[in-house]
Amino acid sequence: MKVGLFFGSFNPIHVGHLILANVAVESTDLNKVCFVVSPQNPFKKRSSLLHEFDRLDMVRAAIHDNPNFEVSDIEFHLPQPSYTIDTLTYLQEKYPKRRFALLMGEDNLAHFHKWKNYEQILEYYELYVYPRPHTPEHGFREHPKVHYIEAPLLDISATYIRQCIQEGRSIRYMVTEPVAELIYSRKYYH
Ligand SMILES: Nc1ncnc2c1ncn2[C@@H]1O[C@H](COP(=O)(O)OP(=O)(O)OP(=O)(O)O)[C@@H](O)[C@H]1O
Ligand SMILES: O=C(O)c1ccc[n+]([C@@H]2O[C@H](COP(=O)([O-])O)[C@@H](O)[C@H]2O)c1
Repeated sequence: MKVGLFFGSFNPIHVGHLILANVAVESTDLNKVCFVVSPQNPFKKRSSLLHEFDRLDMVRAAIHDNPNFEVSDIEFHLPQPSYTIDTLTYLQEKYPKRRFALLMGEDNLAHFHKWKNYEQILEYYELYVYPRPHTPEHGFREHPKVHYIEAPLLDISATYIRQCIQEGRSIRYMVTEPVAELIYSRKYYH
């Protein structure tokens, strides 16, 4: 069993995340994708993030009907901000027989050299990377541990969705219906 760990803020989870995870399961040797909700990305301002419990609820709602997807709140119980190497180390010690890999959009790869102990991540884990529009140049494209997923570019982001909500524009089809229901009933991002 090889599990793709898909770390993210998911503020909110959108169809870009879901398509990426689905293509990854269907076109690579990953058997499952685990969405790991990060309370606090070390590079993001806390004030722009919805509470992690609410982001977790939206991820649960988005993935409930896909048996290949699961969600983890493990980083809620680890020190913050959420450094990926620390979570990986914790998970590998807890599940020594499981094989883990990382799943990410290419924009994250462009800043990967600034992540805590990124060389150690590359030494022990493979990275499955989904191409993303507007990604700056970076030096990881040819790295032997980096595998590109061939799939259509999806020009959608959580930032854009939050903007639409604030401006009263529709987010239909950008998030799944259960996620939209949570956003409107709980007045997230309004
Ligand atoms: N449209 C997309 N194409 C490829 N990868 C994506 C896309 N949207 C998100 N990702 C990837 O999903 C992971 C989680 O991203 P994140 O939750 O920050 O979403 P985001 O849309 O980039 O959010 P924000 O706009 O708030 O920064 C990251 O690895 C990111 O690269
Ligand atoms: O470990 C690090 O140094 C590090 C630096 C930047 C981002 N990350 C993680 O990368 C993930 C992607 O974040 P985001 O906000 O783009 O969804 C999230 O889980 C962050 O905690 C991790």
